[in-house]
Amino acid sequence: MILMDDIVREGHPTLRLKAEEIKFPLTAEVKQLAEDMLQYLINSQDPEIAEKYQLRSGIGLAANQVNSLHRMFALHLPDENGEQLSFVAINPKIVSHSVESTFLTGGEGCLSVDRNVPGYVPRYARITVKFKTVDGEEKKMRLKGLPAIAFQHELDHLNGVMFYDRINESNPYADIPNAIPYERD
Ligand SMILES: CC(C)(C)[C@H](NC(=O)Nc1cc(F)cc(F)c1)C(=O)N(CC(=O)NO)CC1CCCC1
Ligand SMILES: [Zn+2]
Repeated sequence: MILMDDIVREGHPTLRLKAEEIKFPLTAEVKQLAEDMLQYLINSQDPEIAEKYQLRSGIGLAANQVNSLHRMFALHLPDENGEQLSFVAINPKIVSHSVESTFLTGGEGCLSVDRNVPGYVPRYARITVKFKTVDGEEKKMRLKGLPAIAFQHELDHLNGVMFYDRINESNPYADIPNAIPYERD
């Protein structure tokens, strides 16, 4: 089971490295890690388990954050229709994106960052993505809203990019051109 101690924090070198493509068929170890990453998110969103193990509730987790350079991340969050998105994306790619941008009006955080970093993080508003599932199936999805933002946040981790790398240094709340703000509830 992944616990908070397994999640590396900013300053750890692995957060700044590029994760490597995963070959299929998956080894038992990679399959287990993928499942453990998704299970962390599920556990962290269960009040009893989160309390018992002092887990920070998360909606996404990338392999770099558990000190692994396998190119995969887990997402577990509701989309705007209340549909539960819950999957591990292996070798994920953004194949196309909207011209419009979006950003979380409250800014972003990160399970690997134990401080508040204020400012808008520009993201594509809508993306078409491709990835493999743990069963080796090719998936193609169109995402918008929080799922789109989360997918981009996690994909950044696989490229050694942290959310604050994208905040305007001189003015963290500078207007983002062509952007539709995303108000979290
Ligand atoms: C770091 C933390 C604040 C815990 C963040 N959760 C989060 O943003 N939850 C959320 C946001 C909403 F807009 C509406 C809502 F219902 C719940 C998160 O899990 N991550 C995952 C992470 O650190 N992955 O590496 C950071 C988020 C920033 C943008 C999307 C993922
Ligand atoms: Zn993060």
